[in-house]
Amino acid sequence: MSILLETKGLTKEFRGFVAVRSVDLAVERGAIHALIGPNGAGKTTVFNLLTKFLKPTAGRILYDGRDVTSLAPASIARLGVVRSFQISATFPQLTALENVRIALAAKAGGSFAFWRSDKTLERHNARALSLLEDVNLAEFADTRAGELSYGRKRALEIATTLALEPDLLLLDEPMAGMAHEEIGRIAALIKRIAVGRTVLMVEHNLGVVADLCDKITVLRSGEILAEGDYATVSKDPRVIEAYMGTGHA
Ligand SMILES: Nc1ncnc2c1ncn2[C@@H]1O[C@H](COP(=O)(O)OP(=O)(O)OP(=O)(O)O)[C@@H](O)[C@H]1O
Repeated sequence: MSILLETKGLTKEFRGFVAVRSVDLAVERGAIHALIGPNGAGKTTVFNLLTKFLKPTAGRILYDGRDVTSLAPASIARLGVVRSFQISATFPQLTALENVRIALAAKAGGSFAFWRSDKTLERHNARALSLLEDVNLAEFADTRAGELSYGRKRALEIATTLALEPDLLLLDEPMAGMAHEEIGRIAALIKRIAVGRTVLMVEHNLGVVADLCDKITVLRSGEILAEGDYATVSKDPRVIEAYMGTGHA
């Protein structure tokens, strides 16, 4: 497998406080890779650096072999790096289908007035429905987003993210706030949509990524503590210690 995304010595300081320290991350093409760690480990900061919301204090980011360290957020998104929450502002008054159609129309380009027109939106009906099928929401196509259950809202966010055709899909705690049964469902969904793409997800809990991820990077205090598959990482005494008492291992 080749490496799609790589960071070298990635570091972020906030007024002298080092939130991310010299992180070397390598995300393989086609993999589902999790970045996990306890509160304050630096996971969100790494995501913000990758999507260019933050500028690194030091280090480099390579995407598909290209140095993207100084690219703007819009440029990295155009290269196919899409973060779920960036478009997760689904419109609660619109139906699930309408939400996905808007994402498709936005991806296709043109002005806001143009892609809001009925004619443009109808062109996207078939694709929107197929994306809803991908996330098991076809039967809720005509339900308003605001009326969907929490888990289904997250699935809709994923559908609208997929409309942007990401090569690298960044998922920010996709299982957060979910009940146990929903976690299994969303994990199965992530597995299915990961076919033909690369997924990097931030997760708080190690347990929920056990059957899902090919590789896990554990962060603590801004540094990589351990890395490997679930079997390796979950047995690592440093990881057990980092999670001890938090109830999240
Ligand atoms: N803009 C900022 N200014 C100052 N400190 C910050 C800023 N953003 C994050 N930090 C600090 O950096 C550290 C890492 O935060 P970050 O949000 O990346 O951790 P996290 O692993 O995502 O945690 P959580 O699971 O709680 O979301 C924390 O100590 C946080 O207080």
